[in-house]
Amino acid sequence: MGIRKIENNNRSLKGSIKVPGDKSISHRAVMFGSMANGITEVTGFLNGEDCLSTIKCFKSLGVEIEHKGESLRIHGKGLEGLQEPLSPLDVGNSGTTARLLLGILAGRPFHSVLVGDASISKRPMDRVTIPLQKMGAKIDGRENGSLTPISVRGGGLQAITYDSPVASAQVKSSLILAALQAEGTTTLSEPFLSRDHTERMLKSFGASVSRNEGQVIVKGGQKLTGTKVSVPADISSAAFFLAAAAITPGSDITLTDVGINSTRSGIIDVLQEMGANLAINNKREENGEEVADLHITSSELEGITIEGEMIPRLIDEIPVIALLATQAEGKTVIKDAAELKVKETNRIDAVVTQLAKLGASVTATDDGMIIEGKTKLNGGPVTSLGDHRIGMSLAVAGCIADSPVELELADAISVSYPNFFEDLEKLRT
Ligand SMILES: O=C(O)C1=C[C@@H](OP(=O)(O)O)[C@@H](O)[C@H](O)C1
Ligand SMILES: C=C(OP(=O)(O)O)C(=O)O
Repeated sequence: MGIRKIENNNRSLKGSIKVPGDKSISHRAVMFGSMANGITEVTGFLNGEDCLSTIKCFKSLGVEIEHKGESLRIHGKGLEGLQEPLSPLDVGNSGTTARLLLGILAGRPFHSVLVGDASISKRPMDRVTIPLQKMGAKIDGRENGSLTPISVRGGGLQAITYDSPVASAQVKSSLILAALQAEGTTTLSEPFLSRDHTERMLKSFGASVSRNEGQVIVKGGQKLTGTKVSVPADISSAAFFLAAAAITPGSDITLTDVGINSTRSGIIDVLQEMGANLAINNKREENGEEVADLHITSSELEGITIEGEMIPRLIDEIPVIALLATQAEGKTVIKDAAELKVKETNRIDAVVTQLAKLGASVTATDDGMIIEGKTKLNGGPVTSLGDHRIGMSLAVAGCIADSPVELELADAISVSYPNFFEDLEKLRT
């Protein structure tokens, strides 16, 4: 794909689509199905590069996984069925794979090595390796076990009480997966509630994780049993089209079957607070996750402040929210989002440098950014910097820019949304 040109041509977005399956839920379905006893059937699986990395890792651990289109059949043989891998486990670009897998490997009585791409090799793993070491896992890696490649010799874990300094579902999930294999009861807490797909999905695999005033409590020694998982459409992918429709005149679209779990739905709240005409229709529950159809039309937007407990509810949507803010009247302030610095790229720098090239007024702060609107955007060369969410945000900018946006490193988008450009074309009339 390389460079991709996105032209405005006064096209609006119209019609209805279902975006691909949720990335967080797809990863977990493969992992829990591989840890479980019996067959797990997954439908609506996301065929993004990140989730394919997860499948590859579990195949290397000896799990039989049949994969046809968006369906998986996982032949779980329980935790004891996981085998020592013969070569390093490659997580590619996926932080979720790396951190959750470390939690699983910490409990397994064998040696394994985890590697990833250039972006992964810069992302902090000590947020999980430190508490996993406290539980008794033998872990080493670059910089005292904080960077990949990381080696693990697991087993013999003891429960801990751990207060995570970051609101991170990857940290919480990694420790829950280790705690299931530990002796005793583990208690976890985090500064704000992060996405809770792990807690919800474990229930359908027959494990109980309880919550008490913000603490997650996990009893060791629980076994998982294979089940059926239907993956909702990914709200983080839907966000790009919600934003595109909101800022492109004459737009009117529906995105169906979107997962709207309240720990993920910050983008809906933010769009509504900014003044977008966004309706949530046909709300229902499927597989322990809330799902709905989202209808949005082009809207007059106003700047707002986004901070605190809202941040983990929309952390991956901040790049596209920054773009939305360039089209809103007044100032948008994003605070408490220093976590953006340790994603696939430093997303504060990435957003500021790339949107500035298009004529936006965006200033970086220590823990977020300030965007002044409303600005006309121009086209020209920009780059995803190898980060899928930066790439898709810039592609959406191309829908409203005065001249074509030429997006370099556009292929990074396949990490979470391989058919993004096809779906964007389908919606643009
Ligand atoms: O648990 C998950 O599936 C994810 C958690 C978030 O990361 P953190 O846990 O680092 O906040 C998010 O940014 C990532 O895209 C997926
Ligand atoms: C941060 C992301 O993913 P991960 O941490 O799994 O690489 C993302 O998808 O935006």
